[in-house]
Amino acid sequence: MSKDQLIVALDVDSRAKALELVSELAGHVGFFKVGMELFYAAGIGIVQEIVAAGAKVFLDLKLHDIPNTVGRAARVLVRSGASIINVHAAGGSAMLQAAGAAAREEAHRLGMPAPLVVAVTVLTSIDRETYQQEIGFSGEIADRVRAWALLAQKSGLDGVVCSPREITLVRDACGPEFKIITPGIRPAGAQLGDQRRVMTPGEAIKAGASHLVVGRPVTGAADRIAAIKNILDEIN
Ligand SMILES: O=c1ccn([C@@H]2O[C@H](COP(=O)(O)O)[C@@H](O)[C@H]2O)c(=O)[nH]1
Repeated sequence: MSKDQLIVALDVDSRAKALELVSELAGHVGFFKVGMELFYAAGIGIVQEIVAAGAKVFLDLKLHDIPNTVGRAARVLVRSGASIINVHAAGGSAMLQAAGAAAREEAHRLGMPAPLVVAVTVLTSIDRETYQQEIGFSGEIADRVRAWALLAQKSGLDGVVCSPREITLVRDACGPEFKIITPGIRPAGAQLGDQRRVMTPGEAIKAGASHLVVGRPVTGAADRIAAIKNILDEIN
């Protein structure tokens, strides 16, 4: 497993806390995730700062709006220097295409590498009961994830975010080059919290994940470096 395959989620509410985590963990992990909490607290500048510090950023804002709005927002996010940005698969092909095209065009215009644009499928916090009875979807989560992964691929996107439970079916449906980014990673014995469809880091890599996203099992650990080493040991 390469250093870039493990992405640590910086789910904190200030620039200072985020940069403290980056400087503590940077020697052990090369990729960080900026999600809604940190982005709303610190703005796009935090992405630029982490990139300037030499790390990669997955900017996890899950864009979901009409195609024009998502395309325009994607252009702005590309300017942050993030290596991965994402949109909701539920927005449909026009929205997915708009995001991918805008990201590629803006990166080309700026002479920088285009970020991977990936589609979020069914959140890892959702179980079968919530999916069917509360949200009102029929059928199985696995079938929806497969369908959205194929839609994302057909729309020109680079991959998906899904739970580790769906890695194998997405890999089979979309092939070896398609990126599969999986949160819902829990080392053996770790608390689930709100996650429902989980696997251990070793299981997820074995199943074919491109990247693992891990938050609380690392950032909430008493010894964060040891937590990262344990994850890498389990995988290797
Ligand atoms: O389906 C999804 C999509 C995104 N996430 C994000 O990943 C991390 C997971 O953090 P943990 O602390 O390891 O649970 C978090 O930032 C989520 O917003 C997800 O969990 N599931």
